[in-house]
Amino acid sequence: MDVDIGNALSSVATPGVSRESLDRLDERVADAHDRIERGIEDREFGYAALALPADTDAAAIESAVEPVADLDVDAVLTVGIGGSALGAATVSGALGPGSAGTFVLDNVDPRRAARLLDDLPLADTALHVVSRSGTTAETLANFLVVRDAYEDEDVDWTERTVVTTGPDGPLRTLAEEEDLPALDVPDGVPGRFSALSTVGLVPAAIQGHDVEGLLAGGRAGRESLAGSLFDCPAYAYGAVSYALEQRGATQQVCIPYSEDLEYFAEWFAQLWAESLGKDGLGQTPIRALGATDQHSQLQLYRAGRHDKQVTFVRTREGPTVPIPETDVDGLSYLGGSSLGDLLDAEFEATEASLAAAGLPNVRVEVDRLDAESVGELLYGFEAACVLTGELMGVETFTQPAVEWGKRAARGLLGGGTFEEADAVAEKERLLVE
Ligand SMILES: O=P(O)(O)OC[C@H]1O[C@H](O)[C@H](O)[C@@H](O)[C@@H]1O
Repeated sequence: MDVDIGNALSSVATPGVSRESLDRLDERVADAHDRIERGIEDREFGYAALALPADTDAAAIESAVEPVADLDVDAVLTVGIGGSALGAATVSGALGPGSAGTFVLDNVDPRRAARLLDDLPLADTALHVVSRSGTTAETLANFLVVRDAYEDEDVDWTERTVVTTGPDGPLRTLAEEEDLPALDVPDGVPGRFSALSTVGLVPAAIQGHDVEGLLAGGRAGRESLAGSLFDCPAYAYGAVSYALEQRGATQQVCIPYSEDLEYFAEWFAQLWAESLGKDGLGQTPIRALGATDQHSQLQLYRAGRHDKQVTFVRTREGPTVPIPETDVDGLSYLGGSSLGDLLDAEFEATEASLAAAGLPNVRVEVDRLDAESVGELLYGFEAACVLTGELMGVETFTQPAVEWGKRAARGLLGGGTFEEADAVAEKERLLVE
């Protein structure tokens, strides 16, 4: 993974970072790097995520899912939410369907759930249910609904299901009762940092993707961590994002130029928001997609407030679809070129247009979307996030604000007494009808 921070320099952009500021910041990066290395070494809570490429056992995942993979299913449905769904969706989305299509049920929108269950060939669908806590209402409710749908079609769901969860909780109990293959979520790793573990890799294993390659990419990311932002792409990204946030870039637009990375932008949004949105600080992540969103959002990014950093994520190589020759007036320039060439040109033009308008932007590139590059990309952004959290001085690995809402919802549903639920009744109203 390479990171080009040239368009974030103050010689180009406002807000921007001067070379002198970066040199000063680099001393703090060195200290943060030492802290991160200690955390990784001791497998401290959160930091343990950056040890996953070495700690995750690809063979154990592959052998646990073997009975399900042997069924030669057409689809893999992941039931989970947040960090328990987005890593798997990102990995499988980036690598393509492999031997089976990827589906995710993370919301509890009844219309979507009903439509999905109507459309899926359940007899040929594997199910991966993931919840670290084993208690998340959305996940457990969706699981019960999906299980029921299998039973309605007389399909033995127990043969097709793999569970990934913590050491105890209702999901673990259920897996034991039904004798399902059950994998452990890794210790000390928050969900949003767990893509390179059982949590993110089970669907990929069922689909026949190169799980070991994904971890090898992660290990390459681990090896690239160094005590200077000028020697480490992940830290360059994290440090520049920190510096830009300090200077007013309070929004972070993640715009991959690849449909296969659409889930990556969602995964990034959770990583950035839950990890860094603390103490009145943090960049608000915005998900976009190139080239599509050039034709909807770019106006604002280029000509709106200078409160944004734009992050381009792209591959240097990709498949190419030739554009047929035509002699239609005004279109002939497209003929003989390819959709890939067009996408590249759109990307370069957009990057240049933002720089010309002085809007800070950063380019993150990998060679291609294969297992190694995807593993490296995920690892690189996680390391960047941890570094940014260190520089900001926030508690990167907790999410108390999310837990507040979860308790309020459980209280409302009669799942216990939680004082947070009272806030719902106390809502201020100023109704206009
Ligand atoms: O894995 P689970 O315990 O079901 O949690 C799923 C998700 O729940 C919450 O919303 C947390 O904020 C997320 O970080 C977590 O990934």
